[in-house]
Amino acid sequence: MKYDVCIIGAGPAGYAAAMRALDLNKSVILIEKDKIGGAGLYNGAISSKTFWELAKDIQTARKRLAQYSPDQHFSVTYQQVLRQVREGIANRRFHLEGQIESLAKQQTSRFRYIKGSAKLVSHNTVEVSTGTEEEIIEAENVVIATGSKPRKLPNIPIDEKIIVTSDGVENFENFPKSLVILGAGVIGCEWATIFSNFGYTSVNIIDKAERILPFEDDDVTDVVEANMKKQGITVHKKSNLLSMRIVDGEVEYILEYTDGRKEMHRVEKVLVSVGRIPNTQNLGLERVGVNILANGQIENTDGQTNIPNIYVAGDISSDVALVNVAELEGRHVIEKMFGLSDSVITYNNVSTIMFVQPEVAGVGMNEKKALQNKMSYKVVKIRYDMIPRAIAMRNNDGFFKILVTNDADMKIIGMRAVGVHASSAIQAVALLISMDKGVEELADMIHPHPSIIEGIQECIRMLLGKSVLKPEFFKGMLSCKSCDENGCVNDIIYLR
Ligand SMILES: Cc1cc2nc3c(=O)[nH]c(=O)nc-3n(C[C@H](O)[C@H](O)[C@H](O)COP(=O)(O)OP(=O)(O)OC[C@H]3O[C@@H](n4cnc5c(N)ncnc54)[C@H](O)[C@@H]3O)c2cc1C
Ligand SMILES: NC(=O)c1ccc[n+]([C@@H]2O[C@H](COP(=O)([O-])OP(=O)(O)OC[C@H]3O[C@@H](n4cnc5c(N)ncnc54)[C@H](O)[C@@H]3O)[C@@H](O)[C@H]2O)c1
Repeated sequence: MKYDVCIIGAGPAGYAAAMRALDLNKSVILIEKDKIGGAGLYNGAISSKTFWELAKDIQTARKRLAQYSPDQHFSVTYQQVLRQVREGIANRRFHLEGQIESLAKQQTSRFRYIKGSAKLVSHNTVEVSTGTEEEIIEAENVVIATGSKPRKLPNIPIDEKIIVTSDGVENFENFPKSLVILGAGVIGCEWATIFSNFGYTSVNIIDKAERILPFEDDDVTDVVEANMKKQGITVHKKSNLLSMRIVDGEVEYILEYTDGRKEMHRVEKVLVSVGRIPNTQNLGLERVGVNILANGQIENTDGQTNIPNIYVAGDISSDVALVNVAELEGRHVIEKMFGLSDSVITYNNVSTIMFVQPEVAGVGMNEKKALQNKMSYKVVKIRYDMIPRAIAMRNNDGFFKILVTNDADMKIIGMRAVGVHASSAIQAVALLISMDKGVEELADMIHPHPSIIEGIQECIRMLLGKSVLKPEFFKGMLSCKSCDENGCVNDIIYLR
């Protein structure tokens, strides 16, 4: 049988693509070499977020206990944490695998799942190896959704036991007493937060860049870094790792500082988180003539490769590596393939959350990006101290920042939320960006009180010159500014 579409990889991108193709009554074969769910579930999004939630619970419980019963203490082991992480994953795994099993039973002629490793042999044929057998699959179209893997550095002996990547964190037997994290991007900062919140590990984080989370705005990273320091995490920026080796079951490394000073350190474990690279190896891409770019990514236009019936989706296809984007791309390439969509995916309203402390949520552009693009914009900001709900929660560490076009329309171009409930707060703004709307819609809505989202409303009202509290009287807490194409900033003053 010749399938309408063969999908290689059953992570978020491949799984979503398969389901969308079935919605359209197409015949589908889905091939996965390891586990259904990919990094969306294992050693990735859901597993790390379960760790993050558990660590946050432990930290909060300890704080409350210290407040009300300072003589009581409790402890937790890494194995207990791992058990809970695996229980959480098992639930989601049950949904994803259960659905595949049911579909395979119900629609034997239209859907097939194979556990095996796939590679292209021609534009329309894929070879699947299950380890014991090889099978040739024929398909009109192919979607490559093989995801990404941790980038490794040549001088670092990663063994996934003592020196690990995010794939090996679950191999630790106990909480390490000391952990060095190489790379202060999203993965590094999230794991630094997790291990320090559990409270058993002394965490150091090293990056060659000048700032942690180097792609984010400085006011955002200032809050995150200040919290890291409060938590006892040591941050080494602009640091050069000269060498790293395993000695007697521990790790010795030499750091060179900006002033030329060199220091040798010894730690129990190391996590290397210096980015991810696309899984393009052993896919037969060169043989069938799919173009690969110098950065290792597959050349594609809106998901379609230079071979018209071969598509890509998810981490393999672009440098935006997120579950929501992978699913979006998976569905999009199917709709495009079968003529349901002639629009191109836009990434300007993709929402993200960084699970650090406090959580950081974003949608659209930040100021760094707007300045890089030489845009003129207005930017309005409110600190959590000014939001009644944050005051009630006694958790006023953070802010909202909204960027709009510097014209009468004031179209929203981006937002950053740093603090409790940040992730839920950005949704309204994400919707306005996707609808290409200005800010007025949000100004006159009636929000429940007290709620964090009232802070966003107050920002919008500041832009319209009708806020309850005026920025000119709360310097450092509220601000409303305009910024021209050259980065020149001026306060906007309404009340004179
Ligand atoms: C530690 C960590 C935390 C993360 N946290 C978040 C988060 O909080 N939020 C978020 O949005 N994103 C997060 N991400 C990113 C997210 O996990 C990825 O963007 C997403 O999983 C990409 O989906 P994908 O389907 O493209 O690839 P993957 O999830 O990598 O899936 C690809 C699948 O293809 C299979 N495969 C590979 N080669 C073959 C082959 N030859 N034959 C058959 N099968 C093959 C693989 O086994 C895998 O199952 C995180 C990632 C990591 C590593
Ligand atoms: N919450 C989320 O949405 C979430 C969570 C985790 C991962 N992710 C996705 O996974 C992707 C990969 O994450 P990541 O943290 O590995 O990559 P990243 O690109 O975010 O960060 C890599 C960091 O490593 C540093 N670095 C690179 N080479 C180095 C070297 N030789 N020495 C020291 N530092 C070095 C960089 O300066 C950078 O700060 C992210 O881009 C993101 O899309 C998302």
